[in-house]
Amino acid sequence: MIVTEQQPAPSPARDLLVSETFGPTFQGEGVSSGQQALFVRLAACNLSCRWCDTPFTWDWSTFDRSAETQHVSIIDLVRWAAGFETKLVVVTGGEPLLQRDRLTELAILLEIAGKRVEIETNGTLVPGAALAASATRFNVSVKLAHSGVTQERRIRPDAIRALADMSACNWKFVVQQPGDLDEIADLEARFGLEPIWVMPAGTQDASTLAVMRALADEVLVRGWNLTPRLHILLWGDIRGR
Ligand SMILES: Nc1nc2[nH]cc(C(=O)O)c2c(=O)[nH]1
Ligand code: SF4
Ligand SMILES: [Mg+2]
Repeated sequence: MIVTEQQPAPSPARDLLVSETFGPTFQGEGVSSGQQALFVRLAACNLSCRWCDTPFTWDWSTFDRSAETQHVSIIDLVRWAAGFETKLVVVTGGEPLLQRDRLTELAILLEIAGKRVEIETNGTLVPGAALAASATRFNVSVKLAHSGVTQERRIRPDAIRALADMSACNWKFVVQQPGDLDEIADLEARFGLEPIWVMPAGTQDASTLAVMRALADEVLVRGWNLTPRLHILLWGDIRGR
């Protein structure tokens, strides 16, 4: 573990603002899909995608913040994960990097406890040196125009470049229709993104399968990868899977 002056030593008593913890389940998306995983879903997000499937992590006009969130100490999260044989811990949100320093402490302590850590992020925030130096993998889901979020908010060149510099980083785009793929190609050319995963939008098994079928051939031609949302195919749009 590298502890720099900018990054204080882990203080496990400190809290993260958590939406939910669940698992073991399967990582449903991207490069590790199908692998057994535990999930820590952190609260709060800096975007507001119109099709967000986890608005209970951030949309306090619809959801009750005090009922939907809890402060959980880093050590309690590590103890919870250590209680399972499952090796992979996925930290998602919301946007986990809004709690960057404490997230860094959590990731480092989970790795010391023998876990592998993946962070699902929207690619708008820079991870920081200590997190970049850890073994954590970043599944970065930069949002496209159909999210309804302005380009200024969803495309942050400084954050994308910082993430693209890291080897343990992959790019996972939520796609609604084949016409969205050109937008990904533009980002690929501009920032040198690699590897790219295309994932269907949707929270129903039939609709995600239909989108994947419509995308598959063009994703192959472009040299990218395709991922289902395995948990949606298995269990539908329920929380905690
Ligand atoms: N099984 C399962 N896999 C997932 N991969 C990413 C998820 C997310 O909500 O970010 C997720 C999720 O919510 N469930
Ligand atoms: S970035 Fe993710 S959590 Fe945030 S609003 Fe968009 S889909 Fe929801
Ligand atoms: Mg989800």
